[in-house]
Amino acid sequence: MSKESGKVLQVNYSDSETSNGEDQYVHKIKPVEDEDDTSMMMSFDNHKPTITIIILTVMASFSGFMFGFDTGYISSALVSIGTDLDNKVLTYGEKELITSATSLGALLSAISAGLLADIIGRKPVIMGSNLLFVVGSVIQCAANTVWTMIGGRFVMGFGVGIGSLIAPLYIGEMAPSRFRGRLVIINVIAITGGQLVAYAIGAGLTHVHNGWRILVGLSIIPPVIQLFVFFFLPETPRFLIMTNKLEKAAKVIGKTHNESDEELIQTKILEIQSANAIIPGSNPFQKTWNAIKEIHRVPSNFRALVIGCGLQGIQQFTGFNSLMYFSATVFETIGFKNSTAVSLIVAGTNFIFTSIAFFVIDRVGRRRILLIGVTGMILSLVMCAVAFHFLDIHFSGHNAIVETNGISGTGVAIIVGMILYVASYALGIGNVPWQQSELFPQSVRGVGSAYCTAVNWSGSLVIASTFLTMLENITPTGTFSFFAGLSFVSLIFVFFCYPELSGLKLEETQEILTGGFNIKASLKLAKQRRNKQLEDPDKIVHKVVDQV
Ligand SMILES: O[C@H]1[C@H](O)[C@@H](O)[C@H](O)[C@@H](O)[C@H]1O
Repeated sequence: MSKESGKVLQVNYSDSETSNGEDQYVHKIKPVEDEDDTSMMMSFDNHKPTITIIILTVMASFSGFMFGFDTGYISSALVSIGTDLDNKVLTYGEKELITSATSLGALLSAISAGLLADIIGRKPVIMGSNLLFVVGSVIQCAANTVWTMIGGRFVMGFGVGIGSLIAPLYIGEMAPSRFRGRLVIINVIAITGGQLVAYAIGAGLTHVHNGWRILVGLSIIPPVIQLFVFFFLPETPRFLIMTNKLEKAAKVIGKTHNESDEELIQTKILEIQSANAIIPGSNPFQKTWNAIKEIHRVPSNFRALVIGCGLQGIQQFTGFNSLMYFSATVFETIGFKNSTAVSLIVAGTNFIFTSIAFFVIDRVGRRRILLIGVTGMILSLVMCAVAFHFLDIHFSGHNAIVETNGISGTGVAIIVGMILYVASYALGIGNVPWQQSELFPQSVRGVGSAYCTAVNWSGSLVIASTFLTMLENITPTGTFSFFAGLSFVSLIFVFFCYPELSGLKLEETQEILTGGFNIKASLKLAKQRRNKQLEDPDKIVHKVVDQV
C-alpha cells in the first residue's frame, strides 16, 4: 500500500470476455485523492470496531432516535389531541399543517447544517440541535392553539433536520471505511426505534387526559442526555484537520482505529489534509460554492448525485411516511377502536425489518434488496388499493365516515397489505438512501449529502401536507394506486440507474460511475468480490497491496 502523502491506490476494473467465455478483470492502479484506503488498512487486521467508535456511534445515533421519536409521536398525538387545541376537533388540513411543519423546519435546516458544520464544527452543531429539540418540545407542551402547536413543531423540525444530516456525517467521519455503511444503518435503526417507542408510549397514553402532552414532554429527555454527553466527546478528525488542530486529530484517529501506530496516524492526517485541499477556497463559503460546481461538473459525482437524490426521493414519494404520520388516523377511520395500538404494528414492522436489513444487506446486495423491496411495495400497495375499494368510505366536512361496525374482513386485508408494504420498504429503500455519503468522494461528500437530505425532507413535506387531502379528494383507493404507480416508476429507476455498490470501496464506486451507471460491470465486480471474499478476505487485500 502506498503511503505517499495524499495518494491512495485506486483499482480500475474494466471487464472483458476471455476466449473461454469467462469474465476477466484488468486491474490498473492509479493514485486517487481520498483517505479511505488508509482507514481500511488501519482496521483491516482487526475485524471489530473500537469501543470508542461504538460509543460515538451510539451517542450520535441519539439524533436518529429523536428524529424517529418526534416524527413518530405525531401519529397518536393527532388522535388523542381531541379538542385540546382551540377547543375543537382538528380538521384534516390542520392535522397536515401540524405534521408538515416539522418536515418544513427539517428541510430548511438540513440545507444549511452542512455549511454551519464546516464553520463551527460538527460537535457544536449537534449540541445546538439539542437546544432546538428542547425549545420545540416546550412550546408544544404548552400549546393551547393550533398555531402555537405548529410553531413548536416547526422549531423542533430544525433540530430533526440538523440531526438527520449531521449524525450520519459525524459517524461517517469517525468510522474506518470498512465499518461506515453498517454504522450508518445503526442510526436508521435508532430512527425506527424512536418511532416505535413513540408509538408504544402514545398507545399507552391514548386515554389519559392530556396524554399527548406527556408524550411530547418525554421527547425532552434524549436531547438533554445527548447535549450533556457531547461535552465530553471529540470533534471529527476531518474538522480538526480543517482547523489545523493536528495533535487533537491524531489522538482521535488513534482511539477510533484499531492497531494504529504513529506512522499510520500521520499518513491518515496527510491524506485527509490533501483531500481537504482538493476543493479550492479560502473560507467555508467559497469552498462550499466550489464543491457545488464540482459535483455538477464531474460526471461520476453527478451520477452519484442522481442516485443519491433519486433514492431519497423514492424513499419519501412512495408514501411510507403517510402511514408513519397518519396510520392511527387511517385505522381510526376504518373502524379500529384502539387505533394507536393497532398502528404500533406499522412502527414495529418497520423497526424489525430495518434491523433484519442490517444483518443481510451486504450478503444479499443493496441493488437486489432494493429491487425485491420495491416490487413488494408495489404488490402490497395494490392490495391496499383494492381492499379500500370495498370499504364504504365517504367524507363530510373534512372528516372520514365509514359505514362499518367495527373491523371487517376488508379492514384486516388493509392491515395485512400495510404490514407487507412496511416490511418491503424497511428492508431496502427505508435504509439504503441514508448510506448516501458512500456515493461521494470526500471533496464533495458534505454538499452531496446535503442535496440528498434536502430531497428527503422535501418529499416528507409533500407527503405530510397532502396525504389526508388526497384521501379525501381522490379516495383511498386512488391514493394507494398513485403510490403504487410511483413505486413502479421507482423500480424502473433502480433497475436502470442503481449499480450494485455493496462491498465496493469508494474509489471503485467512482470508477463504476465514471462512464455511465454501469449496472452490468458493477454486478460482475460485486460477484467477483463476494466469491473472493468467501475464499479468504485477507488474501485479496494483501494481493492488491503486494501488486504495489
Ligand atoms: O429511513 C427513515 C425510516 O425509514 C423512517 O421510518 C422514516 O420515517 C424516515 O422518513 C426515513 O428517512
